[in-house]
Amino acid sequence: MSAVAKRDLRVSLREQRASIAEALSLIWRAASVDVTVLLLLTFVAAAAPIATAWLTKLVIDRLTTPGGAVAELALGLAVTGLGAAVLPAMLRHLRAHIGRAANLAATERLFVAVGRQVGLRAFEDSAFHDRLRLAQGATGRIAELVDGIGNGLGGVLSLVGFVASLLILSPVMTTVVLLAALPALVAELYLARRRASTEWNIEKYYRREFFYIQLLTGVAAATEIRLFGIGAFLRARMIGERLSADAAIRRMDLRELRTQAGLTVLSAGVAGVGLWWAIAAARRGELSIGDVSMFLAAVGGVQSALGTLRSSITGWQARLLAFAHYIAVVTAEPDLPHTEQGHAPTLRQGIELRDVWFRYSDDHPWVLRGVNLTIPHGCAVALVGLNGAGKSTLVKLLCRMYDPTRGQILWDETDLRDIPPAMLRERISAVFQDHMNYDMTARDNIGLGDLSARHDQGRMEEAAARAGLHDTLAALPRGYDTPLTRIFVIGDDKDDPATGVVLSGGQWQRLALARAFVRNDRDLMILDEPSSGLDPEAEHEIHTRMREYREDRTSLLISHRLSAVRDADYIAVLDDGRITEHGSHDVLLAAGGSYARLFRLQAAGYQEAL
Ligand SMILES: Nc1ncnc2c1ncn2[C@@H]1O[C@H](COP(=O)(O)OP(=O)(O)OP(=O)(O)O)[C@@H](O)[C@H]1O
Repeated sequence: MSAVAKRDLRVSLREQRASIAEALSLIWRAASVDVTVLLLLTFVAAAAPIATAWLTKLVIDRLTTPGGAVAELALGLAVTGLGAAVLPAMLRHLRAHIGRAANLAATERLFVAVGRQVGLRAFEDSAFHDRLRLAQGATGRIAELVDGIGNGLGGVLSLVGFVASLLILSPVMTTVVLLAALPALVAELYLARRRASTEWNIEKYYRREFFYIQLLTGVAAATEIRLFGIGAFLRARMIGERLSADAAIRRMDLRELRTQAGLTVLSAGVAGVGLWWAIAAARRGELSIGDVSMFLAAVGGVQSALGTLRSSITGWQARLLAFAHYIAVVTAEPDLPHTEQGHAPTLRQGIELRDVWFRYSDDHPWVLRGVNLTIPHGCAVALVGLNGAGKSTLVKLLCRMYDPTRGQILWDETDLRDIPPAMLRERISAVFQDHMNYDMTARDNIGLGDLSARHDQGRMEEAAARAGLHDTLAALPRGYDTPLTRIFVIGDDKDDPATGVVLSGGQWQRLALARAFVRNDRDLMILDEPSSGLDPEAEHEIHTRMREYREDRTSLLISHRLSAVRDADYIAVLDDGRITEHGSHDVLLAAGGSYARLFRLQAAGYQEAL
């Protein structure tokens, strides 16, 4: 199992240290100048209250001494007061800015890492999705990490200043105040871990809630939800997921509330004892009134600095535990071992599946069981078989979305595993059974097949014409630049949302074909049910065009319409993961096997209708 799929929340000390180092270096790389300014201002901001406390003590002492001059002290107080008033806002602004810069850098890195998962396995793994959402959450909360650093540093500086001041007045009280903070620190660290663990455990509820939200708000399921009247049912499930998450959070909040209430009582007790001691000492003449004021300011300052420090450390710990998910994603091994060296040679002989066995995981049944199949260079091979026979799975293996569990696939003489996946895919064009309909312009929908063609109107039109869609696209309000969506408007059309149009199912299918055709110089064309949504006339027209297109090219065609595959050079029948029949259409018909039976069944259906 890849590191990214690890379901274990335990984060070792080493991982925590790695989290800290990674977070700090990320923040530094994103905004080094701002971080330097932030550190300087934090130092000044932390010194301001200590200076205020000392200046106040001196003012009081001089006021109680006949003839004491206080003018310059008052000026000093005005300056520190001004600093204390202005600096927090400046610090907030700087931290927010640094947080945004670091967030952007982290988000980019995260998505680069997601792209490094070259196959599909990670995307079918629920632990990967949980971790990914937590990682996204962690990048969104980098600003809080920056806040934590700023606050924590400020806390340390004012703690040092106030502890030094308090030590001058009473070493015993200093020890008591510091010791009283210890249980609070331990308790909060424990709570931070519990919170991180709760967040991990409830992630599954949020992910399911998000799924129901998308169902309830998206256009894809809207028709069925209304017709079947299942809106309330799905809504109840969505609310159920949220309630489960809320219940876990509430238990956590209550635990924190109890602990924090106890800690507040402890702090108040220590402050009360300190006050009692200071007043008694002043009565005995051991402390001046200025000393008492300084003492009170120092006790308050130490407690508040410790509180800030505690919450910064625990906040940091919680954020770092979440950040560990980010690190797990960005450092995860790719789901398929692969090389970045080498290239995919131009196909000369063909592609051969040699005793290929495949199952989606050890817990799943075998989908392919010893498949031997050759797609010779320049030939059109068709693959047919019943639902669930394994045809689309075989296509995914050819594109190296997965590796065979056993056996090998050879591109000429080279094992697919020895070819960099991106280079292999550069040589393939495909229409997938579950092709995408992108909520973008028509130009984008075709151009995503080959980005270099996006601004080459000639290539766009040629691909669309081959898919029988050029006239439709040319007649759209903005031609090829018309957004094929009414969900949102892309590009410059923000003020003119009326230009978005919605295509029909068959038109989308033609668009997917055009996207495949625009990659016209590839070595292998895969067509997995490319015409299932087309009307009979369109299907006939498209198949004629595809036949022309396939001429002398290497192609693999999958279709349940056997009339569409009859003139392939070679037809293979896949049944329960095995090739059970193969040969030309005439050979297979003459053999009288399952291909012949299915072909005659389909033909009879049409005959009966006549
Ligand atoms: N991602 C997956 N994880 C687990 N099992 C899968 C996955 N995709 C497909 N399967 C299973 O693999 C088997 C073959 O599916 P596949 O989609 O390859 O069949 P097919 O021949 O293309 O079927 P159809 O004609 O219905 O498109 C099915 O039993 C299916 O449930």
